[in-house]
Parts: sequence; C-alpha cells; structure tokens
Amino acid sequence: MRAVAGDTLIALPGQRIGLLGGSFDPPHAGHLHITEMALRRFRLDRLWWLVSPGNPLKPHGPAPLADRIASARALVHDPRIRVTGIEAQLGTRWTADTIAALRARWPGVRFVWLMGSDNLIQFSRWDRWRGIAAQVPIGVIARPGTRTQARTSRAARIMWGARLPESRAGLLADAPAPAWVMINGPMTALSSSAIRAARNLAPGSRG
Ligand SMILES: Nc1ncnc2c1ncn2[C@@H]1O[C@H](COP(=O)(O)OP(=O)(O)OP(=O)(O)O)[C@@H](O)[C@H]1O
Ligand SMILES: O=C(O)c1ccc[n+]([C@@H]2O[C@H](COP(=O)([O-])O)[C@@H](O)[C@H]2O)c1
Repeated sequence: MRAVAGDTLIALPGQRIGLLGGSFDPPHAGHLHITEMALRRFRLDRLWWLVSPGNPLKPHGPAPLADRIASARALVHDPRIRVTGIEAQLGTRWTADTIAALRARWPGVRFVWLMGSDNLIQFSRWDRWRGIAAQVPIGVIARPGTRTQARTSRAARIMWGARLPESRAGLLADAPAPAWVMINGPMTALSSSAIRAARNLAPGSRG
C-alpha cells in the first residue's frame, strides 16, 4: 500500500462518517458548503473527502493527486473533515470497491456515501450501483439545475421505496441500507469545471 503523507485515518465503531468522493480538480468553496451542510443535516460525526485518483467515467484525467490533496487540505479548517487519498492507497477506483474496503477495514462504523444531485442523475451508470446502495445509506445534496432530473432519474425511480423524506435526514446514518435522502438547502452553483474554464485550463492542466 502506497502511503500518502498525513493520511492516517481514525474511525471508531458507531461513528457516523460521511464519504464525499470527488475529483476535487480543483477543490472549491462549494465542496466546503455541502460538507458543512451534510455534517449538520445528516448528523455526522466526521466527513472524509476521498480525493479520487480519477473518475472512471470521465475521459480526461485530473491534475496530479498530490496537488489536489494539498489544495484540498489548504481549504479545510474544520477538524471534523479529513482529506484523504485512500483510494490510491487501497488501489480501488470503483466506488463499490472503495466502500467495501472501508467497511471491511472499519467494521461498525456507519459510513454514508454523499453526492451532489448531479451525480444521482448518472448514478445508474456507475459500476455495481445497486451494490453501493445496498452497502451504505446515500445522502444527496441538491445542486442548482439538477434537482428535478435527479428526482426522476433511473436510480431514484428504482430506489424510490428506500427514500426517506427530507425531514428525516438526521436519521439517515442509522438507517439500514438501502436508504437515501435528498436535502435541499441553500445551494451553491460553484463547480470545478467553471473554475477550470475561468482559468482557461483543460482538466489535468497545470498553470
Ligand atoms: N456546488 C455543488 N453543489 C452540490 N454538490 C456539489 C457541488 N460541487 C460539487 N458537488 C459534489 O461534490 C462531489 C465531488 O465533486 P467534484 O470534485 O467532481 O467537483 P465538481 O465541481 O462537481 O467538478 P466538475 O465541475 O469537474 O464536475 C460530487 O458528488 C459533486 O456532485
Ligand atoms: O464507481 C463508479 O462507477 C463511479 C463512476 C463515477 C463516479 N464515481 C465516483 O463519484 C465521485 C464523484 O466523481 P466526480 O469525478 O464527479 O468528482 C468520485 O468518488 C468517483 O470515484 C464512481
């Protein structure tokens, strides 16, 4: 297993830990905003940013992992949030494998997979997505312009019976999977792609 400096993760049985996987290319205030919202609304104890070696569905590779981790760490000051490159250490690229590996390593921890509503739209294209939903509860955070499509997406329709009303979002982490909820809070339109476009950089470019 390849070590990433400062990457010691601690999790205790019974803790509720949110997992926000992403390219973080670059990390931005929107990631922080949804993280603070997820901590509060899903009543999480900790939240880990899983900085991905690369989204398997995206055609262009992101900037180097160490750079994205360093930028993310520079942005985060809340001690409940940990920035980790654990997928690179575990050698997992598919979320189904990452979650299985984390659950095996920390049995008894209540992991919750988190995603913006844009990702729910294409969730049914993820590798073994039903397996992911069967492993951990899923918290979806509304993102501007994607809520309606997310609610009517293939994955949402198939998982509709496992949906909790937003008023019960605080119970999500303790709910047996499959369970999911979409929270609508103050939304932010910030995105990595907009930041890259503003910098006039292609994904993975440096400058
Ligand atoms: N403004 C936002 N509102 C809600 N969810 C967000 C927001 N920004 C990012 N997310 C979510 O955070 C996770 C990681 O996102 P990612 O690192 O890909 O950033 P991004 O801004 O979505 O990047 P890109 O624009 O390149 O797709 C994803 O689940 C994504 O849906
Ligand atoms: O496992 C999959 O099939 C899969 C497909 C697309 C995205 N993901 C994960 O979803 C998270 C968000 O990806 P991204 O690139 O939108 O930031 C990140 O952890 C990816 O590894 C996972």
